[in-house]
Amino acid sequence: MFIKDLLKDKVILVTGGRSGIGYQIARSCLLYGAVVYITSRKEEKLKAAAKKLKELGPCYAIAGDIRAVEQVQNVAEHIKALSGRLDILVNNAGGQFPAPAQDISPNGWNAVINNNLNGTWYMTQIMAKEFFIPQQSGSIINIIANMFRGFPGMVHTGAARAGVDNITKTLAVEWSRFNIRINAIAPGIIQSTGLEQYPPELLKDVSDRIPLKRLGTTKEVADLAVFLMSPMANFITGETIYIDGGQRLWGDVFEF
Ligand SMILES: CCCCCCCCC/C=C/C(=O)SCCNC(=O)CCNC(=O)[C@H](O)C(C)(C)COP(=O)(O)OP(=O)(O)OC[C@H]1O[C@@H](n2cnc3c(N)ncnc32)[C@H](O)[C@@H]1OP(=O)(O)O
Ligand SMILES: NC(=O)C1=CN([C@@H]2O[C@H](COP(=O)(O)OP(=O)(O)OC[C@H]3O[C@@H](n4cnc5c(N)ncnc54)[C@H](OP(=O)(O)O)[C@@H]3O)[C@@H](O)[C@H]2O)C=CC1
Repeated sequence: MFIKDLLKDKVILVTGGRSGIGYQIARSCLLYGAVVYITSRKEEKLKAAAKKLKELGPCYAIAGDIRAVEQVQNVAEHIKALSGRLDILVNNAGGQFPAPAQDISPNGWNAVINNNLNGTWYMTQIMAKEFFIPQQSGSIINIIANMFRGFPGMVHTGAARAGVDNITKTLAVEWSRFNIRINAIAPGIIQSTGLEQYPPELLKDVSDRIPLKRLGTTKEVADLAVFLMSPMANFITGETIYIDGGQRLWGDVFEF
């Protein structure tokens, strides 16, 4: 799709890189010549993913929970020791559960805000302080979600992702002085491992309610991520790109 050496020798960290969209982004980065680090909580599964990805190029697994500051710091230390630099951070780790707003417990709310807003923030600030600001260069891509018309059925993640959307705009301005670009990708419904978390009845006939009449693929999201991190997007910052087959604009997707 793109030229072979597009990301040659770039050092890239993909959070949640052991599965689904994150795995595909890691895979694409390797195919375009990058050195890739993946991180996630479940160490065995993470190591297994890295072993498979290593067939394509240099890939390292560092286990950690993005919600724990000291574990994020540990990821940074490992990258520093092994590569000495980081060029690109993909904040992909995240997730939530469907629930009517009135039923979400304080713990449930906090779990989702911690995962998607706080975890992304810790990762972003620590990697910027450890690498991007001293290097005076860096690129950050936040994978959020389609919350263009709110997120009925998942109010907690809608709020968290809107927070990350706003962080994206703010840092694009504040950190432009450090030559850091930051953008977000807002996927609609993507055929990936993440969908296994949802009861099939919630996803029944969902394609009919998307203008392009299908779900997206992890490859389509990865291609967009590669574009945004590449020099082709050097003048793009503070932007959120929706990749949703038009779902944000039309159709009642969620029963609630
Ligand atoms: C309508 C739209 C359709 C739409 C269908 C299509 C939508 C597609 C768009 C999006 C797709 C994706 O994002 S796909 C990606 C999906 N991937 C993931 O979600 C993986 C990561 N997710 C997670 O790790 C978890 O879901 C998450 C809750 C965030 C973090 O888990 P934790 O281990 O921290 O949480 P726990 O300690 O287990 O629980 C903390 C609290 O959360 C509550 N909790 C946890 N899971 C719960 C659940 N399934 N239902 C109720 N409550 C739950 C618990 O009861 C606890 O509250 P108390 O009981 O009060 O203590
Ligand atoms: N698939 C879809 O339709 C959509 C997905 N998204 C978002 O895209 C991203 C990827 O989703 P997808 O690949 O589908 O789902 P997956 O569930 O396959 O991926 C989520 C990944 O994030 C990791 N992760 C979750 N929480 C943490 C944490 N606290 N610390 C570190 N790693 C964590 C998981 O690994 P581990 O369990 O080992 O920690 C896993 O690898 C998520 O943020 C998701 O919410 C957004 C819109 C639509």
